[in-house]
Amino acid sequence: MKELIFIPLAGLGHLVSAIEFAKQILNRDEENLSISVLIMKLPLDYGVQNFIQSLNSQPRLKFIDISLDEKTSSGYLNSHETFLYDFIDGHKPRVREYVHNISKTSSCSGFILDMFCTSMIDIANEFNVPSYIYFASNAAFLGLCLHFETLRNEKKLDTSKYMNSDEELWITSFKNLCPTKVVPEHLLDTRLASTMFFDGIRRFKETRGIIVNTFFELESFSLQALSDSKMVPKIYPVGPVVSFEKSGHFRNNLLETQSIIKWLDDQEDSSVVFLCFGSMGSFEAEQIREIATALEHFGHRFLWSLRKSPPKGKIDIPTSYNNYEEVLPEGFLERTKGFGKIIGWAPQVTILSHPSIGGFVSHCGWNSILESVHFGVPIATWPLYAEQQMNAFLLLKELGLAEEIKMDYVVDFEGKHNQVDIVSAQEIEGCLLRLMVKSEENEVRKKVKEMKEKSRVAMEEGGSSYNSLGLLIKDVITNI
Ligand SMILES: O=c1ccn([C@@H]2O[C@H](COP(=O)(O)OP(=O)(O)O[C@H]3O[C@H](CO)[C@@H](O)[C@H](O)[C@H]3O)[C@@H](O)[C@H]2O)c(=O)[nH]1
Repeated sequence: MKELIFIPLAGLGHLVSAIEFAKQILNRDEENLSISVLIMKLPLDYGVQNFIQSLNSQPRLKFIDISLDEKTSSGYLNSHETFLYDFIDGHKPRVREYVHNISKTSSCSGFILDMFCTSMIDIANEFNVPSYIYFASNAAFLGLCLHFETLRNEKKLDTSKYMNSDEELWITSFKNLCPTKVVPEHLLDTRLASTMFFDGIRRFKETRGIIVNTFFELESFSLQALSDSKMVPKIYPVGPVVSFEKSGHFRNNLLETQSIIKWLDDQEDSSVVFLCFGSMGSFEAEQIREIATALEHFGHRFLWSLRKSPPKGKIDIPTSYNNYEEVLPEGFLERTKGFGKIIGWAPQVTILSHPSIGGFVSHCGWNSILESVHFGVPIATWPLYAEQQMNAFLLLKELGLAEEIKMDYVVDFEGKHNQVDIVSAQEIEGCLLRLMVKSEENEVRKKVKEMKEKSRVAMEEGGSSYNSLGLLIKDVITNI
């Protein structure tokens, strides 16, 4: 038995998906491989500490905590803008030590690295084992990263000229021209963190393969463009890799979850709109009031995961409200109690899989999108940070799988902008009306249903992602 080493980033959207993928490999290969997942706990909670604590090693799937002590980790966070890369690099001695130790009894068959962890390729090289990237986002975004890597590193273009511009770019992983407005800011600015990000992307080309959490039927255009480009190693679309083991339970206590399910059980099929903005999403009071006004006026059933923003300018995770009334319009809870429910952290997969859910207002994190498509729930886009604006563009303009609340909304984590967009109650309600139309005339709903079926077929024996995973395992094994 050979050991495959996973090095994920311990942010929720990355870690849960990587671990699920590790399980999928082991389900398919019962003879040759075991997996060790090396965990580097981030100093911020990011909603994952409970999840990490709930992980139990099994004979073929081990979780190895290689975290630095809290003081050292927090030191990285407080230091400067490149903290993430320094933090990851700071774990290199521990990875080296681990691989060295296992080499005494077994051998290592390769590294599967998060997109941010490419500096670990150095360690893989020291032990003469191959590296693969596990890309937790989509193929279109992969294409965008590679495009900008070429612009910046080869063509020496100053991409900061695209910041706040109305230009549209031709990028091969998109059918339409891509507005620079949906390109994440950290891909455009020329700060050190951005340079380091692209140094990491450049190293993708040194790997044996890039595993992408998508499926051919969803992103055939982008996947085809990537494989035509010959710029990258082999691409393995293996998705949707999503934990369907009701992943939300790790943050919710059972009673809360039961009460949510009970409430959903009492609603009609496809009648509830669910609002949830990922592990880091939250809004300021003014925006919350607009959402509340829209929901009240809309008058349909809603389930809203509402969490409190960290203090302005501070990068931290949203927390729970002790009392929702401190932020909602006066009397809102009373007036909407017959048709609405407000919760904190949501058991999202449980909720999306419930037949009463008819629409999902989402921040467009890629896992949320895959979960929603998998359960056939149409999305209303409200991207906040990371690559979510681009994901919204992909859903709205490239795939026709969503309705638009916003596409290029920018959240201001660092307090840099003087003014942050406020989306009005009218705009929100207008989109909800389109989203919740149930009839067959709703093109988006129809398309999402079709994609739901394709997403299932892709993972079944003989399906596109099933086959792709088979090829990957063969590559890993034959390379041993
Ligand atoms: O109240 C909540 C909020 C989130 N989740 C789960 O947490 C995960 C969130 O993942 P995702 O939707 O991808 O959002 P982020 O946590 O924001 O993910 C980060 O990682 C993703 C994958 O790279 C990117 O697409 C995102 O932009 C980036 O922010 C999903 O599985 C959700 O089901 C819950 O269960 N309950």
